[in-house]
Amino acid sequence: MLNLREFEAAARAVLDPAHADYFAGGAGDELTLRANEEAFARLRLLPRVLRGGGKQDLAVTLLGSRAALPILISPTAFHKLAHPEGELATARAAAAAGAIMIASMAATTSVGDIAAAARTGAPDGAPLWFQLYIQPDLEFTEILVRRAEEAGCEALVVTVDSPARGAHERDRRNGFTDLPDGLCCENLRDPRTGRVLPIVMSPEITWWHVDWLRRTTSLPLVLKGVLHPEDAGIALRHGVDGLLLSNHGGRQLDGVPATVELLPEIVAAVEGRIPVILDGGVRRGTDVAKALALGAAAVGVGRPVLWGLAVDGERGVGQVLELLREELDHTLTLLGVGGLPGLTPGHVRPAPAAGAVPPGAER
Ligand SMILES: Cc1cc2nc3c(=O)[nH]c(=O)nc-3n(C[C@H](O)[C@H](O)[C@H](O)COP(=O)(O)O)c2cc1C
Ligand SMILES: CCCCCCC(=O)C(=O)O
Repeated sequence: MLNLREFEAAARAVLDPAHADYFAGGAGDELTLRANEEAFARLRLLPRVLRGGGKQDLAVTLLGSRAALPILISPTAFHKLAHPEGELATARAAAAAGAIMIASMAATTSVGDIAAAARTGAPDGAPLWFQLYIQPDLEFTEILVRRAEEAGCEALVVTVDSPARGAHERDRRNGFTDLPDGLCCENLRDPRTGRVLPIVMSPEITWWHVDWLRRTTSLPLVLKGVLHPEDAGIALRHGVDGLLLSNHGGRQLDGVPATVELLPEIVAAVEGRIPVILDGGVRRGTDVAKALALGAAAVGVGRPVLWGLAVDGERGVGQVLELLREELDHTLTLLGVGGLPGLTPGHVRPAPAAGAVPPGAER
């Protein structure tokens, strides 16, 4: 495979069509889903020349977690729909690549088992973060937090864009409402009863719950799904340690802007006090470079990891990460940048609007 697009096509060819649609789909008319990729395509890169440089160091430290590359695995549900080894294969590949994996609360493998697999991928330890939907049952939410802590997760990623589930018409059309027999969200097993609970996406969750979580754990808290710059400011006042700027890959409110369009405003709102990670539509090393140039500390990828997993399990995920790493390295060299800190907003320009005539070329 030469690029992530080829993985996307190959994944669709091997997946059950309803599962391929679950992975691919967005909410409503999928405007935001498409916008994420289109917005990257509308940005141009502007290289500098004759700057020297050498081998690129792509390592980053995010909230104390050391990673070999500024590309995280964003949390996605149900990896066992893509491959029988599911999240275990993803975790081994992430660890081998030195990438931070954010395990989904809706994983088909428990966070403890995912952490153990990550250790086999990198015996010195591989950074694992845990994604959480705050449940109205706070006692159960605390059980989830303790499980993540005991597994050795180094940060909690709290998804706040889901006061209700997005409307996924592809799933309704396909009648995809439940996991196949034998699969479940292992993290949702309730030790009080032994039952697996459903995930509740509740409109009653507020900033009070973020404060409660802040008091409940000493792990760094990253809010995922803040889109409004004023909410970024509020997050700072509530002691949040980082933001994952995300529109859930276009799967929640359709019609919201592409994440890379919002990035400059969100970066300005946090004034360098906390890192901003971006996900949504990252498909090329050039996309990673654009986001980093505009102030992101790192990016996340969701669907591409599922494509790699579907195509070839652990090896496929490893290849997806390696393609992005190689492309980013090559992009930095061609940009005349000697390392990640050398990327600046000056390396990015908006593409001219369709049909626009360059200044001075009017007749
Ligand atoms: C199939 C699928 C499942 C997802 N599951 C979760 C989840 O469990 N929790 C969460 O916070 N985000 C979830 N997301 C959103 C991703 O974390 C991420 O924001 C999005 O996929 C990024 O866009 P990309 O797929 O274009 O890279 C999911 C996305 C997809 C495609
Ligand atoms: C009822 C289970 C919901 C899992 C959430 C997965 C998710 O966020 C997605 O976008 O799909």
